Amino acid sequence: MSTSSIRDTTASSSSSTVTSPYPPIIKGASLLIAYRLENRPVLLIGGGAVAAGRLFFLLESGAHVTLVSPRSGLDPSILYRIETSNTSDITYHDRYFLGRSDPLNVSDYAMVLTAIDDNPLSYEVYESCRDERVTVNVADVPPKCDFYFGAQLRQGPLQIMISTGGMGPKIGAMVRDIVRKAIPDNIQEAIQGVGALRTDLRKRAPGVGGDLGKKRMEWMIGICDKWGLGDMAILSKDDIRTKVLDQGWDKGKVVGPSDVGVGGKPKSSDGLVSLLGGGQVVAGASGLLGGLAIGIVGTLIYLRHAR
Ligand SMILES: C[C@@]1(CC(=O)O)c2cc3[nH]c(cc4nc(cc5[nH]c(cc(n2)[C@H]1CCC(=O)O)[C@@](C)(CC(=O)O)[C@@H]5CCC(=O)O)C(CC(=O)O)=C4CCC(=O)O)c(CCC(=O)O)c3CC(=O)O
Ligand SMILES: NC(=O)C1=CN([C@@H]2O[C@H](COP(=O)(O)OP(=O)(O)OC[C@H]3O[C@@H](n4cnc5c(N)ncnc54)[C@H](O)[C@@H]3O)[C@@H](O)[C@H]2O)C=CC1
Repeated sequence: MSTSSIRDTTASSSSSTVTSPYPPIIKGASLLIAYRLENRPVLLIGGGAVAAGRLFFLLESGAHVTLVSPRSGLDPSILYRIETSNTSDITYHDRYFLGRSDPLNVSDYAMVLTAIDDNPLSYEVYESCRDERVTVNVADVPPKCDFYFGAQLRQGPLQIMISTGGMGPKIGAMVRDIVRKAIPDNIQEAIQGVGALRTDLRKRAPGVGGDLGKKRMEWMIGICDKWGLGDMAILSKDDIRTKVLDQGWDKGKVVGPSDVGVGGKPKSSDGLVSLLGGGQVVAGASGLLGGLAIGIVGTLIYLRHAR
């Protein structure tokens, strides 16, 4: 991965006077990762607007959510989810959470989230999670968060999260709206096309790692560059993928759309890339501003502290 693909060069050059082939380490960032929560138990405390956002994203990630909040204060979308979701997806307790004396124990959960209007209780939950080494987000106390949520955007398999490191969450949402407009319409199909090609390729050239793994990766990189986001959706078609593998992989060549008789759209490295300043869209960070980070790919967690 090149230096410029990791971090915006304007941001890094201003904070380092030493010339180095490697990016300088600028601390204060969070670790942007795509956290997998499928079938894992998560405790969500609170039932207002903030909890409603949390619940939506947790359900999309496939977590089993235990929600504790009195029915009287529930956001309408939460009521709707409780009534319509599978009982294994949401276990609902119509009551206040009692902190350390609560019958539910934070140590039984992979993650705990509080979104309550009770600051002292939020601290208590945080402390008990710390004691039990359970990852926690406390919506009203950023310094007590192991991770932050961010402004999110999801189009099928594409997932984007934007954070300002806690400084200006509304700005994150505004940047998200700019990014949304810059994403090509057929991005979902493009990802699905490439995903299908990767699967077919692995059937044709199975195995993990080694020289074959390197060869597969180099070939896939060449294919992505050659097809561009504008044409990749065509790879969803079975017959096209077969041609690409027969005429390309099997013969040690990187073939483009015209080689297999399709395409025609101008190759687009797309608006998103130009928006970000040139070829820097990766599952990582792009320091447009001091605290701004954009993570592309997976499920929304932004880890604050290593233990
Ligand atoms: C640290 C963090 C912890 C966390 O929640 O994980 C946090 C903390 C706090 N937010 C507060 C307020 C607001 N938050 C929003 C909106 C969002 N807040 C989100 C994330 C985060 N908020 C994390 C940092 C993210 C980052 O680094 O960028 C978003 C991105 C994602 C989400 O929450 O799902 C979501 C937009 C999603 C979308 O629109 O899609 C708005 C605007 C609005 O509601 O329209 C306001 C009012 C305007 C304002 O205050 O700026 C307050 C109360 C401050 C006070 O009392 O004055 C605190 C506590 C504090 O700062 O002390
Ligand atoms: N991180 C973020 O994005 C934002 C965070 N906040 C902060 O997050 C907190 C929650 O915000 P909102 O959802 O807007 O608040 P809200 O007041 O709409 O909802 C609070 C919810 O918590 C429930 N609750 C209170 N005590 C409880 C307890 N002991 N156990 C279980 N449930 C309990 C209430 O019944 C209600 O459903 C606030 O402290 C606010 O300052 C606010 C806006 C954005």
